[in-house]
Amino acid sequence: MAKKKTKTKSSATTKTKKPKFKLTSQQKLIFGSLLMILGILLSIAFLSFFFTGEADQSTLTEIGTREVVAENWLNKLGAWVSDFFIMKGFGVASFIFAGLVFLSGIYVTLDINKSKLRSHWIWGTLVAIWFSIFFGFFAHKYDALGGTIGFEMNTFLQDYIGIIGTALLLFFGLIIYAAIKFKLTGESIVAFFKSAKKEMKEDFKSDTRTSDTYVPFDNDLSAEAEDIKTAFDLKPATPKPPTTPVQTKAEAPVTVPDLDIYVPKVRKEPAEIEEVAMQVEHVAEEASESDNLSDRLVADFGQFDPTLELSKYQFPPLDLLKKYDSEGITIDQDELEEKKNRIVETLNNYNIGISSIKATIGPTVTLYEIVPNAGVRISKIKNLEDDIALSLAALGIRIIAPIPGKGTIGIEVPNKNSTIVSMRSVIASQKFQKSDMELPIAFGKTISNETFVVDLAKMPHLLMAGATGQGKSVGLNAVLTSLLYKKHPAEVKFVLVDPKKVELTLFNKIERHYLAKLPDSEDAIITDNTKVINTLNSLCIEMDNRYEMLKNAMCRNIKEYNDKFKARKLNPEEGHQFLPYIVLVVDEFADLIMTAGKEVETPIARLAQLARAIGIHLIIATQRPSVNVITGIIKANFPARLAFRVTSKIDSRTILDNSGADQLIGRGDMLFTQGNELTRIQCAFVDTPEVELITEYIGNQKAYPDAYLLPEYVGEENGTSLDVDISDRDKLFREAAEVIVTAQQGSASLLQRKLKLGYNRAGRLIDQLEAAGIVGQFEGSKARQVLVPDLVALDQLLANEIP
Ligand SMILES: Nc1ncnc2c1ncn2[C@@H]1O[C@H](COP(=O)(O)OP(=O)(O)OP(=O)(O)O)[C@@H](O)[C@H]1O
Repeated sequence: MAKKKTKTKSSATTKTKKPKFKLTSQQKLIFGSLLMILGILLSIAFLSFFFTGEADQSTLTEIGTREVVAENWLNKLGAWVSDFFIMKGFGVASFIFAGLVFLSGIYVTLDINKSKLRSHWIWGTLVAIWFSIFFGFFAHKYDALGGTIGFEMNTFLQDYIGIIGTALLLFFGLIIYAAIKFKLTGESIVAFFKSAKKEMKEDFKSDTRTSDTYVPFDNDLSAEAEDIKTAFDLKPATPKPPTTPVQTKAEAPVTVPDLDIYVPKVRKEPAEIEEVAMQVEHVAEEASESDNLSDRLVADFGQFDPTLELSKYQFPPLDLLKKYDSEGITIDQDELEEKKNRIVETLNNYNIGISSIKATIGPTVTLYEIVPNAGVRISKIKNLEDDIALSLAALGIRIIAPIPGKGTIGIEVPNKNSTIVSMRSVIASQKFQKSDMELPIAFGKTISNETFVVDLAKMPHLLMAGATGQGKSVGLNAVLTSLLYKKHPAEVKFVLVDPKKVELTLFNKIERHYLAKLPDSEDAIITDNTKVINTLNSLCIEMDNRYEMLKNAMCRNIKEYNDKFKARKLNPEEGHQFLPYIVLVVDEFADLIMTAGKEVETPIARLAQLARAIGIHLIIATQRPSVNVITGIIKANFPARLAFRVTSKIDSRTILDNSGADQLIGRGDMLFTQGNELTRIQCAFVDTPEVELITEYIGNQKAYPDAYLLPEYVGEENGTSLDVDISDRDKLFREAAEVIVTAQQGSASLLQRKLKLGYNRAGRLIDQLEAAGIVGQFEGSKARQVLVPDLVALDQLLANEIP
């Protein structure tokens, strides 16, 4: 069954990609010239037919015999083909087909728009049929003119509509052709005749006029006939008219009628311009000019496909996710009625009348929407939260007063029997499957039982908080599972930080598919807090690099950049590459802040502020949403927050800027906000065995040679300032040296633990110990070698040092 599903899934994914049959430029040249030659050969054979056709009649039946020689210029094959096309086919009109084949060759060679070629073929065939029917009239004299088709069709038509009908039908065909091909209209025909008539008239006039009397006036006035006319109209006594008779006295009376002839000539002009405007047509040709390198590359190789390296990768099938018995909402009418009565009663006790009440049943809670009587203060109801909880004997009552955009007051009451929202149901939902989001996440179901899908790329970072055991880890798994079901390994990479060491280990199996890591680290999942700093700083470098790439490509965000890269507009030789999204997941952020403090806060804040455009998104989870963990700067950059149940109202305010998370009922019940209103969601449940199956399924498939490598970050641990002055040594230098020598292990984290130091100070101490020759050089992920065997030797070494 599982296999079956896999197949359907894969076929679904392949279906979306259209199979492309594309010729390379060389193949186009070869195929195109073949067609051109074929066109020429056909023309030669057809032409030859008119001279040799009769003589070749006898050879047609013996085409298979080698000895027989035909007279056609292309011998037997030419004789046969031309007989087939001309005698048995369309007659003289067969030349059109030879021309079309030749034209097709040109189109293929030069890669010109194929739709035009199609139209040439359609029109060419119609014209050939028209001509063969037309020549069919003369079949009794020259049967080769119209061919068998022309003759048969002509006689067929004549049998039904007679010779006149057939001729008119052909004429009608001619009109259709002219109307469509040459955009002929009734007006244009009339205009044509009018202008022809006009010209004839004018020619006639100019011929009758004596040229020497007319020319001087024409020269004077033709430049601006209109101006002159108005000048005459407005000022008949202007000095001009008297001057004309002075110049040419005899001709003066002729001028007035002449002007009248000119005016309509000027008016005629727009009608002529209209006719010309009909012919604007060949603009499409310009496309070949913009035929730049990227277009040609796309035409030859198609768009760049980032998934090509793992083209056989199969997305995990739905069957790997479990179905639960307690899925699906059951309506307990008695429970609903009872709770409604209690709410109405309690409110009545406080003199709050209700005009209507409505219930919406969700997976874990039911929302009762009430409309209070006029004049009731909303704050009064809000204050009754605890009283209603008491009367319903239920935990986790939440009052939303008023429900934004609805004009009602909501009271959320937990159901007696909550239903599990399975990961399977949300992943299978159309909303998720059909979403075209960049990084879709199916969190679970809302109170109205709708699947809740959001785009991580739009959030752009997510802060998660919740007391222990309330469903944080399940929530994180739901996020990662959603992405695994929707994104190809080439499109997204995870950086996982898991100080608890057990929550995210399952994802180790997909290291070479989906994880990113530092070049020198062995494990992709970071469990050591000290390494987090390097990773975060490395991500900052990656961010800066990506910004540089975006700048060079003149793109504003990763989507534009990747689209441009796919369209082959960016040259990989100039350092451009397809950029996958990077999702950084940090579990137990509080623990990280405790051990590394400012050192992690700064890169996290930088990433949170700047990384959205270049596709690095942060998901940070913490048990303790106190203000020293979720500082102002972090809060400001995480508009999307997700709260599972927390223990106090203060915690709820810290995470959501609102109370409510303390009223949740746990087990995946959560509140989500993206900066505006809160949405109550039941988180989808994905159990560890399910995650294991998914990661195993992916892990067993062909992978990249290594995890996605982040840029190298040379941290302070690598000790660059070795010439540390003895007088500048840390106060704890000697103690540190003793710790290292006793443990025979040169690591900064050991010093951190034993001497309760911050990471920076421990790193500096290690540098000083290296300078003093107590520990060896930095060796990547391995601890440094200790060069002093015991405390006695250490004493000696330090005593011999020159102050
Ligand atoms: N969405 C859910 N639906 C049903 N049950 C859930 C859901 N989420 C969590 N649970 C239940 O709550 C238990 C604890 O969840 P989870 O391990 O995610 O808590 P947590 O907040 O990560 O705790 P910790 O911080 O201690 O790791 C789960 O084992 C499961 O039984």
